Formats: sequence, structure tokens, C-alpha cells
Amino acid sequence: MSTGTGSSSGDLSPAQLAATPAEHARLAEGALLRADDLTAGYLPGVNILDRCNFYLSEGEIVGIIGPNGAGKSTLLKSLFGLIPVRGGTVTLRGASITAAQAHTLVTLGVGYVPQTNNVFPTLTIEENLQMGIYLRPRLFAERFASVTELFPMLRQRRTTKAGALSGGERQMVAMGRALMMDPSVLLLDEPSAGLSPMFQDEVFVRCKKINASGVSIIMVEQNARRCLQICDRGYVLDQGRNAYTDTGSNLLHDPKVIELYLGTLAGRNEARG
Ligand SMILES: Nc1ncnc2c1ncn2[C@@H]1O[C@H](COP(=O)(O)OP(=O)(O)OP(=O)(O)O)[C@@H](O)[C@H]1O
Repeated sequence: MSTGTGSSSGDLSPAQLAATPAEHARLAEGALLRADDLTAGYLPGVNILDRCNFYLSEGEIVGIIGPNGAGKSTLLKSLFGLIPVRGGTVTLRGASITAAQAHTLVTLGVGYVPQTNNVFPTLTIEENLQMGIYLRPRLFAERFASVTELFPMLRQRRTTKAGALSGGERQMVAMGRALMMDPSVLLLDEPSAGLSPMFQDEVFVRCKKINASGVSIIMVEQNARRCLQICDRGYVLDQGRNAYTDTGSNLLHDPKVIELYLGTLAGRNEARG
């Protein structure tokens, strides 16, 4: 079933927008994480997110795609308490986290990997992972063992400075650090950005493995096609409103989504590669 939740652009056809916000709200019932009518922005009077609705169910990988500047990263930042929420609500397991700050969210089981500057380059891999669990340092050894089972490279090269690593390896350090607190939700902002096609694939495979280990994932991605291939469900975010949500495979085969987003984005990624 396709569930449009309102669009400000008018780019998507009325048929795709037929389902109502009420229907989206019904589907979101009992979700692990949900945002209702989320409004947020940076500059006074300018809302980047405009009554955006979103949910993540337990066990899901949800991808967020859309054009540049649509507000994808802003959505993650507002879910993670990095920018103030101006309107609407965010709940985690039914409890409000609307005003919660990032450090509180980390203790509640939410991890976040920003798109850039996501490692401490002068610290070793092991020290980077220690930073990920500085709130519970006594759990370091246990969590290090668990995280490096998913990312063996982090154990093998634990004494290497993060600044000496390739982009793909740094991404693994950043993900590993976010996993140190054993989150139930992981927010990933463009994990494949700037990586070679081989490393992009590696990142998506890792995401699947992380998900299989019991972590629900929200992933913002420019590599929309690849993202939708591994996602259970996707949102097409447009001008701060989640215009459309459906299963990853339905979005991949939706002619309008292909025309509006996958065609151009695929072309851009090919050009990059
Ligand atoms: N720190 C900031 N201060 C002011 N405006 C910002 C800031 N960060 C982002 N914006 C603006 O918010 C809008 C949405 O940006 P955002 O990064 O969320 O988009 P996006 O969908 O993730 O796009 P991209 O794919 O280009 O990263 C853009 O117009 C951007 O210029």
C-alpha cells in the first residue's frame, strides 16, 4: 500500500497522495520511533521541516530519499535533538523525546552518525570507540568485542589513528562508535557519501548486518536506488514534508519516483563514480 502524507511541491500525482495523514498515523501506532507534525528549522521564521510525519517500526530499515535541500539531514538532526523542535512531537516507545537533547537520547538507545567530521582523526580507532561509550566506560571491553564482531577491521587496526584511514574505513569507525552504546535505533546520515562504489556496497552490507543484529535503522541517502534496495520502507521527503512512503521495492518500481528521484539521482551517482 502506498501512503502519501501530504506534499508541498505538487510534483507527485494526486493518486499517490490519496492516503491521508490519518492513515499514516494509524500505521505509525505502536512504532518504535515516530514524529508527528514535526516542524523545525535553523533561522527564525524559516521552517525547513513543515509538519513532517514519520515512523520507524521495531526491526525496520527505513530510508529517506529526496532532492538536495529537502530537509533529510534536518529530519535526522531534529530526531536526535541537535536542533530545537518548533512544533509537533517525537516519541520513542510511546514516551515523548521531543525536547530531549542528544546526550539523553544516547542513554535512551538512540545512536547517530553524522555525514561529515564523524571521527576524531587524531585518536586511534580504539580511542574513537572509547569516546562512543564514555558515559559507561566499564562496559567498554564487552561492547568492543561485540562491535568488532560486526567490524573486524576495527579490532585488527585498533591502534591506527582514524585520520590515517580511507573514507570507507572512517565510516566504519563512525558506525562502530555509535554502536558502542548498544542502541536500538541508529540514525545514519548519508553513510555512503563520498565513497568509491566498492565501499558504498560494503557500507550497505554492513547496514544490513547491523539491522540483523537487532538495531532498527533510519538512513538518509543520496544513493537512493541502493538505499531502497536494502530498505524495508522508504520516505520520499520533499520540501520538508514526507510526500510519500511505501516499501523500498515498491518505491524502486514506482514510475513517478523513478522519474522524479531515481533517474536523476542514479545519473548523478554514475557521474560521481
Ligand atoms: N546550519 C544551517 N543553518 C541554516 N540553514 C541550514 C543549515 N543546515 C541546513 N540548512 C538549510 O536547510 C535546508 C535543508 O538542508 P538539509 O541538509 O536538511 O537537506 P538535505 O535534504 O539533507 O540535502 P542534501 O542532500 O543536500 O544534504 C537547506 O536549504 C539548507 O540550506
